[in-house]
Amino acid sequence: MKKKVAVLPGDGIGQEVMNGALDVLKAVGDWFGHEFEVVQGDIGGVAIDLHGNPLPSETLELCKKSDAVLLGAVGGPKWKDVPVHLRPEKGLLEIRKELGLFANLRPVSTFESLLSASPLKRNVVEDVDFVLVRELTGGLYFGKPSERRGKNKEVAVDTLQYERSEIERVVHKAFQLASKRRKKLTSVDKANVLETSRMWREIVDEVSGSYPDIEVEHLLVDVAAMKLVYQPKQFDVIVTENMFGDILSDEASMLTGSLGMLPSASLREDGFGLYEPVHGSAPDIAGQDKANPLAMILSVAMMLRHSFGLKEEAEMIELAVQEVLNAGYRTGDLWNLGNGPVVGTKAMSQFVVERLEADHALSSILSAYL
Ligand SMILES: NC(=O)c1ccc[n+]([C@@H]2O[C@H](COP(=O)([O-])OP(=O)(O)OC[C@H]3O[C@@H](n4cnc5c(N)ncnc54)[C@H](O)[C@@H]3O)[C@@H](O)[C@H]2O)c1
Ligand SMILES: CC(C)[C@H](C(=O)O)[C@@H](O)C(=O)O
Ligand SMILES: [Mg+2]
Repeated sequence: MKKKVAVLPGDGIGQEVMNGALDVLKAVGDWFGHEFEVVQGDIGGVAIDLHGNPLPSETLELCKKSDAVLLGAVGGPKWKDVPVHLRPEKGLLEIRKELGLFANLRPVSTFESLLSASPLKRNVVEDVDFVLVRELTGGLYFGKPSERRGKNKEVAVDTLQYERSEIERVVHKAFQLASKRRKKLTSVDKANVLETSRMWREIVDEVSGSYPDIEVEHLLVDVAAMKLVYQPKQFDVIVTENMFGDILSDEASMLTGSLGMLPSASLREDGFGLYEPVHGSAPDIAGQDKANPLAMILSVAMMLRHSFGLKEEAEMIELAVQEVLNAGYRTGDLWNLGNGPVVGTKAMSQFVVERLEADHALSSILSAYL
């Protein structure tokens, strides 16, 4: 298979975690005979510095001409005083919108060997396995007007708006996903207060008519936040609007032990996708070889599965990550209760590549004898 991948490392730890992910992609490509052409582009703060724009047109064109996009992270204190419409984060919002990536899948599965890294009790976090589907191109992030008003600009306005079609398409996506899983959908809203949430809830009920075998549950976002840490095992697929999904996914990351463990896929109908970790540019540890690269590496696995249909290759990466964790290796974010050595970003990525190599060699030997 031959594919072109646009690679946008971005800011802070973005470049560091991307390096490891690209090593993993290359290793998988070499062993399975795929040619992944990697073309780098600028986004976020680095693009502001180089082009005066957080999403230069060259970057967007590169993504449009590619088969998938890998993105590290954007933002950092260096750009804190840049006007809001030119901030690094604006480049991220724009690329999602321009590419039409309305469905953001954030899988949350706990790893047996990391259960003690979670601040929650073992019996709460073991066997947790759900996908949070976050609406990604609408809602408060994109509502107009969004502005400061008044003579002294002491009134600020952000608008929360959703169109029926925007809700329908992401809700369908979530039902389809639930159909392939444990057949339970939890829709999260704030229908006791917000008009957009009332419409969201109505649409979920309507769409559920097309998926009679899926159990549907509605939760208000405040109680959903509580249940995520109290009984996370009850969830299979969660669907929610943009802002709620942003907040709940960072909360959910701690079930796994770290924000550095959660990958994500931002998809549109035709299978095109942008893959990025849930975490940000982590300015507090940037440039120190301390970042956990596993969320970025697991995002590569999501790309292989969702955009390229390479299920076996994706599973090999996920298995290698699990084996490295089973062997006791931990980056600093996961070390709180670990008993193995603390390793840096580069070493952790290299361990995954080595595990992949060993697993590949073993499966080649086995297939020669079977
Ligand atoms: N997708 C993105 O590009 C994205 C996502 C979230 C935040 N951001 C941006 O990142 C910047 C920093 O935001 P923040 O500090 O609030 O959130 P953050 O996610 O960057 O970091 C939060 C905390 O988690 C830790 N952390 C995050 N990822 C880690 C990893 N891979 N390994 C180890 N530790 C990790 C950080 O060290 C920090 O203590 C902001 O400009 C924000 O807007 C970007
Ligand atoms: C950086 C920010 C705009 C972004 C978001 O809120 O979507 C991030 O927090 C995320 O979760 O991808
Ligand atoms: Mg976020």
